Amino acid sequence: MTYVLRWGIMATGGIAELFIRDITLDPKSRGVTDVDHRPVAVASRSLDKAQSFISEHAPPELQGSIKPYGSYSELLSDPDVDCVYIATPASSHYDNTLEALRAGKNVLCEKPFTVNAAQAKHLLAVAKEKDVFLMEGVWTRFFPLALSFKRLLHEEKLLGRIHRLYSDFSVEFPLDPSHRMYTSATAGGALLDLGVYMTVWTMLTCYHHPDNDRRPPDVMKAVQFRSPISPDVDESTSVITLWENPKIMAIGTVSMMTDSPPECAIRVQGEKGELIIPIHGSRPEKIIVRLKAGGMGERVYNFPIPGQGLFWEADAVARDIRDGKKFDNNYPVEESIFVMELMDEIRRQNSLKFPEEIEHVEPC
Ligand SMILES: NC(=O)C1=CN([C@@H]2O[C@H](COP(=O)(O)OP(=O)(O)OC[C@H]3O[C@@H](n4cnc5c(N)ncnc54)[C@H](OP(=O)(O)O)[C@@H]3O)[C@@H](O)[C@H]2O)C=CC1
Ligand SMILES: O=C1OC[C@@H](O)[C@H](O)[C@H]1O
Repeated sequence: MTYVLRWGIMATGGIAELFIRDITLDPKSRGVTDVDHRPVAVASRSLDKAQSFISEHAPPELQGSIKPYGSYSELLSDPDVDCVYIATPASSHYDNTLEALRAGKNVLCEKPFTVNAAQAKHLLAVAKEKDVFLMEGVWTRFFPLALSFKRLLHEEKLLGRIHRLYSDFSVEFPLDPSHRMYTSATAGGALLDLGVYMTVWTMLTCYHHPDNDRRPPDVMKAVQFRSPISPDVDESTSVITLWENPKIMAIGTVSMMTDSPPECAIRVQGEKGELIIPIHGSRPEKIIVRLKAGGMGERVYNFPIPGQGLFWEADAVARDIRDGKKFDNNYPVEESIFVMELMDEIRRQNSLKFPEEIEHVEPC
C-alpha cells in the first residue's frame, strides 16, 4: 500500500514553488510506488501570498484541499500536517524549526540547516526530546547520482586510491544589495548558501571514505573575499582540507561572482584515472569516468531527473516517517552538525560574523 505524507509548506519563495511542483508529480514517473505526497497547507507571512501561491503552483485538482495560512504559527497548529517543509531564508531556519519541533511536528528544513553549529546541536536535542523526525534538505544527497558516486569510489574503487578532489559550486548573482545573498541579516554570502553543495562531494569522497570512517579533516585552511557591495558577507570562499588517512587533498570553492565551469564542476583524481561531474553541482545528471591507459577508456553514466529532483529527498522523508524513524540514515542530523562546524571554522579563520540576533541559541 502507498503511504501518503501530508505536508505543510512554510514560506512561499522560489524553492517552495519548486518543492510543491515536485512533490505533486506522479511518483510512478520516477519509479516509486511505496510513498506519495500531499500538500495540505501553505503558510506565508501574508494570507494573500499563501492564497496566490496555491492558485499559481499547486495542481488544479488539489487547490481546494490545501489550506492557506497568513502566519507560520497557524500552520504548526494544524493537526492535518504530518511534516513541515521549512523554506525560509537561512537566518530563520533555527527559529522556525525550533517552533515546529516544539509544536510536535516532523521537520524537513532547507539548507543551510542553521547559521552555526550550536543552533544545529540544539535542534537535534529538541527533536530527540520531542521524539519527532528532523532532517536538513540537502536534496543532492538523495539523487541516484550521488548514491552511485559513492558506490563507484568506495565499493567498486574504480579510481583505486583517491589522491585529490576539486569541488566547485558557484552561481553568478546579480549585484543587488537587497537580495538575501547580499544581506548579512538573512545569513547571505557564498559560504553558507552555496558551500553546502561544495561540501556534499567532500563528504562523500573524504568523510565517508572507508579509511576515514567519518572523522573530521586533519587540516583545514580557508580564505575569503568579502562582497564589495556588502562587506559583511563573503563573495567567494576557497577551502583546502587534508584527510591524512586516506591521504586526500580536497579543494573546495564557491563564488557568487562567477558560475561553475560547466564541463567540470567536480573532479576526483585517483591512481587509476579520474571521475568528473559536469554542469552545475546541485543538480548533476552525468558522471564521466576516464581511466588511464590499460583501463576501460571513458565511461559515461547518465542519471536523468524526471522533474526538479526535490522529490527524492521528500520520498526519503516519507519512508522514514512511515517507518517511525526520527533521523535519516543517508543524511543524519549529525552530518548537518558536522557541516555547520566546518562553516563555523571557516568563518572563524576569516573573522566573518553574522548579527547576534541570527547567531543566538536558546537555553536548553
Ligand atoms: N534546495 C535548493 O535547491 C534550494 C534551496 N534554497 C534554500 O531555500 C531557502 C529559501 O530560499 P529561496 O526560496 O530562494 O528564497 P526566497 O527569498 O525566494 O524566499 C524565501 C521566503 O521566505 C519567507 N521569509 C520569511 N522571513 C523572511 C525574511 N526575513 N526575508 C525574506 N523572506 C522571508 C518569504 O515567504 P513568505 O513571504 O511567504 O513568508 C519568502 O518568500 C534558503 O535557505 C536557500 O538556501 C534556495 C534555492 C534552491
Ligand atoms: O540551493 C541553492 O541552489 C541554487 C542557488 O542558485 C541558490 O542560491 C541556492 O540556495
